[in-house]
Amino acid sequence: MKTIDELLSEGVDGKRVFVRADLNVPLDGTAITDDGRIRAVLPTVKALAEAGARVVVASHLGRPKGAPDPAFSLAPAAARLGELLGSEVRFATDTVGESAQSTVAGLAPGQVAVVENLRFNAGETSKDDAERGAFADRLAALADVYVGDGFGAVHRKHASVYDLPARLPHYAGHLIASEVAVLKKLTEDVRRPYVVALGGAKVSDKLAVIDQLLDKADRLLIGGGMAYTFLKAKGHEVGISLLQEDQIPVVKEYMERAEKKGVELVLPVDVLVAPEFPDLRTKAPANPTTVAADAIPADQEGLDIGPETRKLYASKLADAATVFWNGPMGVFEHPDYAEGTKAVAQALIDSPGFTVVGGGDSAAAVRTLGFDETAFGHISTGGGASLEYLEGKTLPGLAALED
Ligand SMILES: Nc1ncnc2c1ncn2[C@@H]1O[C@H](COP(=O)(O)OP(=O)(O)O)[C@@H](O)[C@H]1O
Ligand SMILES: O=C(OP(=O)(O)O)[C@H](O)COP(=O)(O)O
Repeated sequence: MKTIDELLSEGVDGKRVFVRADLNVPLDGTAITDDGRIRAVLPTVKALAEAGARVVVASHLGRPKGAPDPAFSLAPAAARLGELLGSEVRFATDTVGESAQSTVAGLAPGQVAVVENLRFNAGETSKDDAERGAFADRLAALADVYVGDGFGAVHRKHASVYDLPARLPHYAGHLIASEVAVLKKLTEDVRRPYVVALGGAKVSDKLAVIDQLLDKADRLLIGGGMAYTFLKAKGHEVGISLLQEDQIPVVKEYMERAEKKGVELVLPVDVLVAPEFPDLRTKAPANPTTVAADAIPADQEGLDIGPETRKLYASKLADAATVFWNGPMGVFEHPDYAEGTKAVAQALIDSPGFTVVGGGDSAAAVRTLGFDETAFGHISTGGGASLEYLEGKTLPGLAALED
């Protein structure tokens, strides 16, 4: 994989360099609640700008449906990037159209522009190779060189991640290079016990990785929205909790396989429930009830792990030599449901082993809940990406940078 260092030594002065970043930051309206992913791409953007490149930064944000949607505009991220760089960042109000073309054409060497959300274009995420390719052609017309630095999206076979680098000279940015260096060590030299904690809301994506993790980890702790599919598979009522009904047979098979292989698959013993999802804007008191994991009322939703589970998970992490954690244990954005995530974060800090936290929201959670980032071995900007890397999968966005 050629890296940005090689590109810089070849020289970029005056070249249009397309940086595929992951600026998928959590927002409260238009306010960024954690800018970690923007900070993470700064070394690459700064190095290119200082070397005189015309830098075109592109990213997705959220999951809009292939058409413009103001709620998912990258404008706040572009503004924040400008603040962090301490220089003007221009913003194109479309991704490959008139605004993007004129913004890029107007860039002087050393200037930076951000184009609007890649996913406002159906071609970005299309499963159809030709449709993705046509969009990649339009992106390629904006640049001379491609730098892949959106580690959080390298597991997506999307136009800007997979098809575009095939059309331009391509290099890995500083973030991708450093993420891969850390995660590679975890696949080559895992000290045991190796404990993986999984939670969050992207349940269908992340259930799939358990298949491989059963061959790699010694213990799997399940929390967050993922837990309820397991509880349901055990025959328990889960009320109106997040549920991946079609995955119940798969999850049953995971539980059987874990038992046979001697992998500890640990589920919540108690959870916090409420009749409705909390208001994350007002943070009005949610008044949750603690119930046993096999006694969730039919009209209630599980929104965090309970106090007994917090203790149980801390004990399962206490002797870990390696920990990988992706996915908050509850709806940590609301103070009434943050205790599970706090307890797991603290247990990682207290564990004697090498600890990795992965994922946009997980990384945001440890920072916004007040933990010291340096207390963890590594905080990865990618959740799904790092999990799939640890599974041993070929990631489209890394493979595309290799040849
Ligand atoms: N029990 C739950 N029900 C619904 N959402 C949940 C639950 N537990 C956690 N979440 C949500 O999961 C989200 C993060 O999930 P995900 O995107 O998978 O994590 P990451 O970005 O770290 O990979 C958070 O916004 C959090 O509110
Ligand atoms: O937030 C992300 O992934 P993560 O939640 O697994 O860390 C990335 O920006 C990828 O986003 P996607 O899962 O909508 O493709």
